[in-house]
Amino acid sequence: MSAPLLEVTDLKVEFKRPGGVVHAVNGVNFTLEAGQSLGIVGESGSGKSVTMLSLLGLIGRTGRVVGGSAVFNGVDLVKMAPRELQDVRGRDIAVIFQDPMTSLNPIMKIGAQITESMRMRKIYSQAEAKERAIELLDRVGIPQPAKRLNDYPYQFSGGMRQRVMIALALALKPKLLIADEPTTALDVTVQAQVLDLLESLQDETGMAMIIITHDLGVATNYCDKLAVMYAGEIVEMATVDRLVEHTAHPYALGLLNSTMEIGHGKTAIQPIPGNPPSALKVHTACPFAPRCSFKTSVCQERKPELATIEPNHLVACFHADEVVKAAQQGDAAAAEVMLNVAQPIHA
Ligand SMILES: Nc1ncnc2c1ncn2[C@@H]1O[C@H](COP(=O)(O)OP(=O)(O)OP(=O)(O)O)[C@@H](O)[C@H]1O
Repeated sequence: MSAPLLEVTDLKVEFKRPGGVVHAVNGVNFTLEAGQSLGIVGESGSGKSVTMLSLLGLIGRTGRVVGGSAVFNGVDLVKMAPRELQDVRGRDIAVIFQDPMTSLNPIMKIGAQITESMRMRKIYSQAEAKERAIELLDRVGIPQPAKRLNDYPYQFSGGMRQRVMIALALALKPKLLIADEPTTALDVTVQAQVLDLLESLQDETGMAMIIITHDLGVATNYCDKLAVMYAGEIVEMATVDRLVEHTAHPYALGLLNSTMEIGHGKTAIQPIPGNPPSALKVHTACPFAPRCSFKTSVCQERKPELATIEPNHLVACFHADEVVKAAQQGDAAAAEVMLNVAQPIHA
């Protein structure tokens, strides 16, 4: 079997803050194959963005990767010098953010922004770069692309700006596209259009994709594989179908049940009680235990490791079997409720 495109092993990231050390990422492991799409989901502060940004050297001066590796295409990104990493960024790995203005220069015409990245790397002549910029804008659904090359970012609507950012990200044909909450700021219809676009671009180019999102619905619709993060760790990881049908971590189950369309055994949204722990805390027990209805004494004594329960299905929970059963019973109960609701009422 060939090596994965990206293999992240025991990645740990910290930030120094006046109040102490923020343990943002606490030993994350995952692999991504070429052409695969991985959804990273979890509540705010669970470490989704920092995991990805740390791979690209984008965590600022107070952040530090304190352990682990991230081998991309055979090279460890964590060990790379900032200059080399800058080269990988954009060429092999592209990132798009929630707010296109973090990537787009507000005072530069978008044509110049797209062609600049291509010309800086001397892949294309000026004429070829312009041709490709038009082609890219056309592909991402910008009407009259040749004309719009001369416009500034503010002259586009939010959804259109996001499309421009996607064109910019794709300019150098990356092997991996990281999309950090790519559609959170957009209204629902535009969200679906942008996500559909990303999906078809992925099919066409064969690039791998990581979608960071707090929206499990987005991740299940657009990804092959899901990683659920809690308190800086992956607590469950599997293919989308497997994770939805055999949910084995209580937090993942809670996330599913708080999502109207896909939750197990419910007829209304069930929010997860409580709040995530402070990132200043070092966990020696299960970090989810205070919010967990499956917890027993072992959960408060030791921290469960992320372990394989089936090929390609990993879970960090002492009670994974019970969770799977409870989720499936929930499905059965919900199906019964739905059946009863559907019965004709006889006079
Ligand atoms: N520059 C920083 N300085 C200090 N702490 C930080 C910094 N950036 C992130 N953190 C902390 O690291 C932890 C993980 O943050 P991260 O942004 O990865 O979470 P997230 O899951 O992506 O959440 P969100 O969806 O809100 O972006 C949080 O506790 C956050 O406060």
